[in-house]
Amino acid sequence: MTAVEARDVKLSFGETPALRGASVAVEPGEIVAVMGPSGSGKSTLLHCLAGILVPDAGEIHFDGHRIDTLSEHRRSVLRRDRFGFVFQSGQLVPELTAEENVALPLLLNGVKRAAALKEARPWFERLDLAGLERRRSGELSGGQAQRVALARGLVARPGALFADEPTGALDSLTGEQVMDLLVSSAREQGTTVVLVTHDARVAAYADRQVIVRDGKVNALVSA
Ligand SMILES: Nc1ncnc2c1ncn2[C@@H]1O[C@H](COP(=O)(O)OP(=O)(O)OP(=O)(O)O)[C@@H](O)[C@H]1O
Repeated sequence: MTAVEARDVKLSFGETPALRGASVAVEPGEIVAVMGPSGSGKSTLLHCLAGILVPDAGEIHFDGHRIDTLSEHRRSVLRRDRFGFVFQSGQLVPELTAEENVALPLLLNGVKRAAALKEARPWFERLDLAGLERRRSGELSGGQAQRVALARGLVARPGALFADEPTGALDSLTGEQVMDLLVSSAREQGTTVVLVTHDARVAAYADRQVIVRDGKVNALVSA
């Protein structure tokens, strides 16, 4: 059984076709990089796989279940309970401390504050962020903030982590450090990862790369 799968997915924004029959199947625990030119449909595919967008045609499956036919409410519960997300930058809640940001998915899942913070704390050691627990996002470097976002994406041990250009705002060395930590943490807990990037060095961290062109996944390259 695949962990995350799109079958012949089509989606248009008004007159603009973003996906024209995109199919991709990701195995449990696999790390797949989605590459391709600007505007080819990478983010749209990621949003469909993550149950954020609903395709006009085709199917999305997670863990053996079709998810594109679920109600908006059930998809949002699925996203909250089973998925983690990391975006390009600026996605931390600025009013919260770093440790509160990491704990957020647990708090949203109903874990009590003290227990959630206790689970959040080991991530600071693991991601080389020790000592920064009480800082707010404005007091973190780009690389630190992105590692906090990564911890937040993984803290609830999601079945799948969806990352859209997670290193896009970082210099290449910092980006590689974030990727190193993303890959090792995801492997440690067996999280399936779908990662959109246009950077070949970032994609090289994945087990497999797929290329989106003109709204189709039309090339497979072994990493
Ligand atoms: N919310 C939207 N409304 C209208 N058109 C959209 C929207 N989102 C994406 N599109 C269009 O759909 C197509 C695919 O966009 P998408 O963002 O998926 O591409 P991408 O490969 O992720 O691009 P990039 O690498 O530049 O981020 C593009 O033509 C884009 O302009």
